[in-house]
Order: sequence, then C-alpha cells, then structure tokens
Amino acid sequence: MGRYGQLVMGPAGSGKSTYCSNIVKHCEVLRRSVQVVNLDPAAEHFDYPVHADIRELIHIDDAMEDEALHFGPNGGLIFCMEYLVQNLDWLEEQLDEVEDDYILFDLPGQIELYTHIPVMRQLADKLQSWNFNLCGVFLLDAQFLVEPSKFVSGMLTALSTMVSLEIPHVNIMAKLDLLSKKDKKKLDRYLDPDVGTLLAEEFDDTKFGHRYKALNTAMAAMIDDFSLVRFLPLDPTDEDSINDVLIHIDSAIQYGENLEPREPREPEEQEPEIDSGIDT
Ligand SMILES: Nc1nc2c(ncn2[C@@H]2O[C@H](COP(=O)(O)OP(=O)(O)OP(=O)(O)O)[C@@H](O)[C@H]2O)c(=O)[nH]1
Ligand SMILES: [Mg+2]
Repeated sequence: MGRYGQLVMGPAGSGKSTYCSNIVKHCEVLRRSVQVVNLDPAAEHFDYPVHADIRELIHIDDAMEDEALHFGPNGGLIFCMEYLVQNLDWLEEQLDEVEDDYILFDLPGQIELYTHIPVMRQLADKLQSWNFNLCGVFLLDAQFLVEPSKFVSGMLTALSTMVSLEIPHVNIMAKLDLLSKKDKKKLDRYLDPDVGTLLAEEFDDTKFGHRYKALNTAMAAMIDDFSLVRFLPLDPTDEDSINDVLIHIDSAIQYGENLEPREPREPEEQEPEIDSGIDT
C-alpha cells in the first residue's frame, strides 16, 4: 500500500484541528486507520490521538523566550516552521514508525506560511520524495465566505496556496453548522459561484466598484475561466457531509484503488452504516 497524506491548512481558527479530529472519528467507524501529526508548534489543545508532535522538536515558547531570538508569536511561528524544514529527518523518523500510512498533517493557521514563504512547499516536496501521495486541504470558515467581497478574498487566498504547492488541492467551506438559516439559503451561489455576477452585485453601485470595474471583471473571469476554485461544504454534524469530503480527497490522491477487501463486521458490532465510497 502506498503512503497518503492530507496537508490540512487554512487561516487561524478555520477549524483545521477539529477537522482532523472529525476525520479520525469518522474513520474509526469505517475501520480505517488514519493518524494525525501535529505540525503546529503553538498548539495548546486538540482532541485527537497524536502520532507525532512538532512541539517535541520545537515549541513556539522556545522561539519567544530565547534571549537572543526574542520573537513575537508570529515571527516565532515562522521561525519554528523554518526550523522544522531544516530538521525534516526528525519527521522522517516519526513517519517511519507508521504501518498504515494515511496521515493528516495538522498545520498552523498563519496565512503567510502558505502564501509568502516557501516552508509549506518544502514540506510538501519532501513528503512526496518519501512517496506520500499528498492532497492540500484548505479550510475556510463558511461565515467568512457568504458575502461576495469576503468570498473573493478567501478564494484568492486558497488559490495562492494551491498555486504555490502544486499538489492536488481541495477547498473546504467549514463550520456549515454555524451558518444562520438566511445564510444557508444563499449557499448554492457560493458553492457553484458565478464570480462575475457576485462581484457586480456587490460593487457595481459603489465608487470603488466604478473605479475598479475592469479589475474586478478580469479577476472574476480568471477564476471562472479556469474553474480554479470550488468549495466543498462540510457540516461536522452530518456524517454524509464528512464522508463526501473524504471521498473527494481520497479520489484526488487515488487512495483505495489497491486496497484489499475488508472482512465484514459481525452483525452485533455493526455501527450506523456509512458508505465509505471506496470499492473494496
Ligand atoms: N460549530 C462548529 N465549531 C467548530 C467547527 N470547527 C471548529 N470549530 C470551533 O472553532 C474553533 C477553532 O477550531 P480549531 O479546530 O481549533 O481551528 P484551527 O484552524 O485548528 O485553529 P488554529 O490551529 O488556531 O489556527 C474551536 O472553538 C472549535 O470548536 C465546526 O465545524 N462547527
Ligand atoms: Mg489547530
């Protein structure tokens, strides 16, 4: 069996660690083995069993409390991630111990890490050289997506991450359970967006919109023409929704194509049926 990995990315608080924990719980029911590696040196709390933890290599406090470095929280985080990519043999050792190689990498939420500095690309390249089939999983909080201007800004962040990593990429609209009824009704427009129309509605009657109409039109055309960015909805209270997301990512990394058939469960231990979507 090959090695498979998800790089779980997204802005601060977008739900990355919760997503990892939900996928682990979901896979337990499916009897699928999935491990999580915490790569957030500033993490304080996560409720999944951790296979490896960057804080054993370097902790954000190491960078902030060091007399010579004196970093603040943001510079400290970048320092730690650069330290990680200079010491990737630590990660290689941790990963060598895993038997079933399907790993979720829970990453920090500082957006510069994905858009401005090369550490994520270096990490992804290294994992691929260790035979990982990788998928970038980019989470954005649904509450920050259901307005045209926020949507475009989120979309461009996701796009810039996708372009810089050059690996299969899935965008997720997370925390759907927190949307109001009114916002839920608007959801279809954002899941299958016509960016030009969205922007025109938001900006056409404003001074800004008038001045930057050409720019907005070009941006919308680029996103539409290339179908570059789509979001998958994720409602953690709905197992089908978690399953759909997982099937999508599995197919992006071709997981499941060479799997051995699994033994069926005894009837008494059967849990609620969830279609794994994988032909066994
Ligand atoms: N209702 C709801 N709350 C969520 C969901 N996902 C995350 N949360 C909450 O949002 C907050 C942030 O979630 P985390 O999973 O820690 O987010 P994160 O992206 O790992 O955050 P950082 O690592 O700090 O960047 C927590 O209070 C979670 O309980 C969701 O799908 N639904
Ligand atoms: Mg987290």
